[in-house]
Amino acid sequence: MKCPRRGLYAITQVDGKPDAQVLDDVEAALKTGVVMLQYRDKNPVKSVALVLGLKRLCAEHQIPFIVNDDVNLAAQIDADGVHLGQHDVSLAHAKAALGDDAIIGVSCYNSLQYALDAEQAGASYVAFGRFFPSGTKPLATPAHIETLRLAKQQLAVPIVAIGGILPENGGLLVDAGADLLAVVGGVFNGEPQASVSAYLPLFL
Ligand SMILES: Cc1ncc(COP(=O)(O)OP(=O)(O)O)c(N)n1
Ligand SMILES: Cc1ncsc1CCOP(=O)(O)O
Ligand SMILES: [Mg+2]
Repeated sequence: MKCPRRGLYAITQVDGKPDAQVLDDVEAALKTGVVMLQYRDKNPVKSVALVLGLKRLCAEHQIPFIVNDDVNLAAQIDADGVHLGQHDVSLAHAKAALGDDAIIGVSCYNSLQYALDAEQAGASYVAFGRFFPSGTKPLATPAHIETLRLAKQQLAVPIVAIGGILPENGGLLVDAGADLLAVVGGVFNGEPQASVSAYLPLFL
């Protein structure tokens, strides 16, 4: 599956929630207009039933299903791709494990050079952020909107922005060059269907 060029990239909020609630919330988000989903779960013990349920929902909505951090899990369940951060395996390793068609996203924080290197190495998308304070990841590295502007001029791959993004502040990032907005709390802290609806005008 190809990486979408534009839209809302939802990331799961799993902590302490029953699998059924995560699945219901994700289903509500997907049917409203998410273009890609990432399974992000920092608990080392993963629910395979949940992961397979999320994969099935993505297949039903014909959107890519991306696994955060864990290339082995992504390979095991035949996910569409993986998202790699600074502390995860290399892009070359992920490509070898998942194949050339896999979507591989790379965190670049506030570094244009990371993004140029990742694109050169075959990344499917690059992600910058956090742009605004994030309750999900309070210690995330801050990034500047100017980095997005420079990235837009110098990169061909889709550019993702992440971190504290709400319908009210996301427009600034889209105007600066973000193609995809990656969101956890803004979608899943409240009622996902209404929340997703509020982001959609940013991509018109
Ligand atoms: C789309 C997207 N962008 C950035 C991140 C952050 O990845 P990373 O820096 O590896 O941090 P963790 O998410 O693993 O805590 C992401 N997951 N997705
Ligand atoms: C994983 C991650 N990396 C930088 S900020 C962040 C969390 C994004 O979540 P939220 O949309 O709730 O700020
Ligand atoms: Mg990571």
